[in-house]
Amino acid sequence: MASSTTPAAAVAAGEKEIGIGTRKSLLARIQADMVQAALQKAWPDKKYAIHAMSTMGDNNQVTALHDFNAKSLWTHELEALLLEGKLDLIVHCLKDMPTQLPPTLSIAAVMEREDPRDCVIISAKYADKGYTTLASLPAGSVVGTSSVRRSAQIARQYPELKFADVRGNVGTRLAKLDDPEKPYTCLVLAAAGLKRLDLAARISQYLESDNGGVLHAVGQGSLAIEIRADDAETLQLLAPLEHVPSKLACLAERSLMRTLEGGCSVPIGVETKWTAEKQLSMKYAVVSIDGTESVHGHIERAVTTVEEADQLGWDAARDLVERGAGKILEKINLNRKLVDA
Ligand SMILES: NCc1[nH]cc(CCC(=O)O)c1CC(=O)O
Repeated sequence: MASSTTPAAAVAAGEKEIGIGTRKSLLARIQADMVQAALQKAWPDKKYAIHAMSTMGDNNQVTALHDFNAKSLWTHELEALLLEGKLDLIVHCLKDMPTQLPPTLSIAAVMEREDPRDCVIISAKYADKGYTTLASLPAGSVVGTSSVRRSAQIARQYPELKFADVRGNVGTRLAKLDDPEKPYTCLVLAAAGLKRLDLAARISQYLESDNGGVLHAVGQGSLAIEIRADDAETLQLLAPLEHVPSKLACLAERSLMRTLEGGCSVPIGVETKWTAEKQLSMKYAVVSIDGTESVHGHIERAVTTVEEADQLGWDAARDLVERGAGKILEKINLNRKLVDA
């Protein structure tokens, strides 16, 4: 475990540092720095220390991911340290968190959401030829993604495209994209990660319901801060970091996911937007792996409370199931692989 700051003076003075846990990737470090900066702004007199550690998911790039519970892969070791009191909070991409936490842990704050969309990055070779969008790519072009949600939705719109797995953190994936030995024509990644890494210049298309027909992952673009459920002190420290519209939109998305999944992650696409003050619009879709079958829906209504956000997600799940999503999900569960890498 490496500490980025060693505020020796504070330790000498007997003042307790607030331990911020994160993963070791550059993106994870940047996100932890953002949280530390926000805390420092809210509570300038407190001392903070970031502890970055590699997780089972980072260490194991080879083993088939369906052998693990895909979500807890990224969180297990950090949560153990949190529960032991060696950390006070963990910074997560909300997208990577399971929809149900153990009763000893809780999400203390959801911060203001970065761009939730997926986006297309074209390999240097194809970018030079002027290709910018999925629609423009020649038949047989290879989209690098390990996410069933992404490949299924893209296959539905662009059946002539092919797909290849690509693993590793964002930097590793971009290096593979530009490696002439590798097959990728483009990658599809979360815009949020690229923007935080200051790599937005590489984005050539933002995918949306009306641009490429791709809905984003549940929670994508949001940072969530996890604490011990009984830690009232840290909960209070994090209150200024909470962004209520982001939290409510993400809770609605996670309620949809939780209602549908029955313990497993399922490839659901969503697109939530605040259309007017306190009006939440949510589009949602479940698509079969090969893109040939899909069920889509849309709900828009006033949401001002956590209960209303949960209810919206629950109603969206019921709508999907009533219109046949269960049959698609059953087939996916028989052929399970990583849903959102
Ligand atoms: N599965 C990895 C992961 N988890 C969160 C993000 C993006 C950042 C975010 O959603 O906040 C990414 C990378 C990606 O999907 O491109």
